[in-house]
Amino acid sequence: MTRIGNTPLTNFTLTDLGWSPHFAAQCDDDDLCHAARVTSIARDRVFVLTTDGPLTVLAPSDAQTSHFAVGDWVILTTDHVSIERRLTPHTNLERRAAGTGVETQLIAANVDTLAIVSSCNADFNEARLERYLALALTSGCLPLVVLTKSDLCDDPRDYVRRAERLSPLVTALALNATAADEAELLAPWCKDGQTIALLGSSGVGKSTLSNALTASQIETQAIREDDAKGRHTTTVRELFRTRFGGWLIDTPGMRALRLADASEGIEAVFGDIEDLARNCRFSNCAHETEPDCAVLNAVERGELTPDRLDRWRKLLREDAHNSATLHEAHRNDRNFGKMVRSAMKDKHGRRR
Ligand SMILES: Nc1nc2c(ncn2[C@@H]2O[C@H](COP(=O)(O)OP(=O)(O)OP(=O)(O)O)[C@@H](O)[C@H]2O)c(=O)[nH]1
Ligand SMILES: [Zn+2]
Repeated sequence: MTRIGNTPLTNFTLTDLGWSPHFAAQCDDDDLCHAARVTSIARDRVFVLTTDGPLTVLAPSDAQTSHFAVGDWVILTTDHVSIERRLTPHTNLERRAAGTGVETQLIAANVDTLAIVSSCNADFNEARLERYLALALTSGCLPLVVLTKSDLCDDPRDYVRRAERLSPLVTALALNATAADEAELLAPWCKDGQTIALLGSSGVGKSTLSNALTASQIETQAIREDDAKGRHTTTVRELFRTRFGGWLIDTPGMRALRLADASEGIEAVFGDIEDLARNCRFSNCAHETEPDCAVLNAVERGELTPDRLDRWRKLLREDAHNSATLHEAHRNDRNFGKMVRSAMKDKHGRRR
């Protein structure tokens, strides 16, 4: 029997697969038996899961497989040979592709929670976390910071505090990913048709977490290759069934994340500075040398660190540069305010 994780691929309902009224609203009743969720993408084929099990299908003749993302919902042709159309995702994780072009690269679609994975060691980097947080918030995903290797560190709570200080929207957890019971702290975010994606640098423990949550050792080895140093490394994105009834997307380690069109996310992550800026004397204050600048005053009073101000400026500059060439790019249909409210609610609801 084909399996994803430790779950036999039979008897999934559309709801098990993550279907929701958002997708139903884009379909006729006739479409329902042709709906499928994308689990993996190859150069010339797309792997999907239907209520009847897994299938390998082709992209439509006028599209490439790169137009689809892992986690996407699609409608198949009636013969189930190829994809007829992509349903508009409810969240869309994308980044600016490497190089100087304006293209964006799809990372994953229909992700409810973006687990930003870092470690309680030198990998922990505020600027990088803020960048990933801006991506999560711009994409409409709930951000969760997962700090692995807590067992190798004297004071993991200090890392949690530093992560949560970055934004009131952040929930952070420190854990030892190699201990199954600790990895299971992520269970609330990957049950009942929910989808979580793991994003972070190479070696932070994404695959370790993924294995613990899906028990999919065999599947994982199949998509791994040895790198030059003989380590195993994840090379493709794939959607796995978790042991808790939801879905998990493991992604290859990211070296650099270039944001695109992320001003909403940056604004949300740096809400403290945006709030201060509203009290500057000049509405177009650049917070450089202006008199009565509320931002510079906060730095002077020690309420805002100069480092955080610099990081905010740098991200804004980068986003302005990237977005100038992207202004015609398609903006996904997201309800930003609703996501921010649900992030706060989720955070307060789960805090123990
Ligand atoms: N002690 C300890 N070791 C960990 C922890 N998390 C991961 N490791 C170890 O760190 C190494 C890298 O973990 P992986 O899960 O392969 O990292 P990854 O993020 O999937 O890396 P890529 O696939 O390259 O993106 C492995 O040897 C893990 O056993 C942890 O919380 N504690
Ligand atoms: Zn100012």
